[in-house]
Amino acid sequence: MEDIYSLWHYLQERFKETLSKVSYDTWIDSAVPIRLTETNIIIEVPSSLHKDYWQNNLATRVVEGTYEFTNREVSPIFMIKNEEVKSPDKEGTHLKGKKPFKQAQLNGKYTFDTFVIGKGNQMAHAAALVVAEEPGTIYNPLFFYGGVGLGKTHLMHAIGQQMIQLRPNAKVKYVSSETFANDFINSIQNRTQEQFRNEYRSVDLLLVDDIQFFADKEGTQEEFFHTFNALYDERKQIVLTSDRLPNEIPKLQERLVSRFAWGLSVDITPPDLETRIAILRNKANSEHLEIPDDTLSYIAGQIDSNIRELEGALVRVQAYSAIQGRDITTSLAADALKSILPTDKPKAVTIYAIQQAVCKFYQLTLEELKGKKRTKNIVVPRQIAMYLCRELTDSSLPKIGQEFGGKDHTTVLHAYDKIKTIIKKDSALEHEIKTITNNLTNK
Ligand SMILES: Nc1ncnc2c1ncn2[C@@H]1O[C@H](COP(=O)(O)OP(=O)(O)OP(=O)(O)O)[C@@H](O)[C@H]1O
Repeated sequence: MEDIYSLWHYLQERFKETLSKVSYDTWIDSAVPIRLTETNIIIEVPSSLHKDYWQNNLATRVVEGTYEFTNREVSPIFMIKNEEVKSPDKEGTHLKGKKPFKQAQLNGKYTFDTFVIGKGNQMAHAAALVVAEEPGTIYNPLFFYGGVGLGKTHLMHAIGQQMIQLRPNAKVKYVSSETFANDFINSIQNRTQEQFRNEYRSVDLLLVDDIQFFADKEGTQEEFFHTFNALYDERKQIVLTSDRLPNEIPKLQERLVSRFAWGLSVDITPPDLETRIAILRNKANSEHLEIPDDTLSYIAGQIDSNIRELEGALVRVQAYSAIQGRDITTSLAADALKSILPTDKPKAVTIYAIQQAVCKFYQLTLEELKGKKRTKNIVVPRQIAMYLCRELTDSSLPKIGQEFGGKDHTTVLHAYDKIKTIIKKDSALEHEIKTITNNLTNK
């Protein structure tokens, strides 16, 4: 069979003749040939956007070019690049005769080198570095909390990779809280609990992402409590992330909340404009994109709360420029982002949306929220929901009352006044309400 690299070289030359430089750099340079079989050529591309483009615009030329080169008809398969790289540690894969649990999956792109430091994440970055260099001693556990897409996962992976670099034999495990829960449940079903425990309790660094999803999972919390203790007693490092502080996670056992507070909790807040520009510049450089400074500032000025979306905007601008065959300028960026940027009109928030958001945050059902039960864990969220309805919608007090299971308007007014008074003194509650409001208005 022909050598795929010679074929790829042939295809590249063919594309060079027909595509503009920016198109070539965007689509062809980022693709990697993986395998040539009797019937297929497998090509790896970096994102779903690239895959669509290849399928719609370039696939036929791959078929033609391959035919010219090999005299065979093959159909192309485009695979999205799996960004995850395995940690060098392989110990767990040799457990005798037993199916191993998933090993540390660290994203090679999420390192300290690629992390831009700014006001909102300075402290988190510093703590992460300390933990990578001095695991298990100073800040244990290290707990990152903050909004969506602000770099918590990135820092976790960076810690893992830095630790492996400093101590190549270190055993690092990164999991989402859902993976932990699933591994645990599977271990019960398959009667492999001992293996599960060995796997989780023998690591030097355990990274668990998004532990707010432990809420409501009693059994998993129980198991995690023991995992935590075993690691902590052995002075192994534990790093956790969540979208909020441990004591704000509903139904998280008190003993876990108190253990999480043993170490250091650091929040990550949205980046300021300078940091956002620096993140974009870094990203543009690593993708070898030429983008004028004023265009980077323009993009960074449009998206201010979520770095994942900021990166998405850059990919969009890049693709738009390639499709249009135009250089990246501010006006091109404005065209490219038109459809994803919020319009000036504020998004209408409805009573129903508020009820949903409050239920989600406090892990209640809609029936409980709208019902008559007067236990504290329901009454306060109910009053918060009523407060938010008054603050964020134009609805009248009777209308709000009606939407809460037919309550009187004086009940709504009482709830509103009560919450308004409490938040002046109770900053934790104020923070919770802010988080719910952000969830409602940012998405
Ligand atoms: N300071 C930074 N420098 C460079 N890139 C960053 C930075 N912060 C975040 N990013 C990038 O933004 C994207 C989102 O970050 P990440 O996935 O770590 O967010 P997160 O806080 O874990 O979000 P979630 O709550 O959704 O899990 C990633 O691609 C990450 O590399």
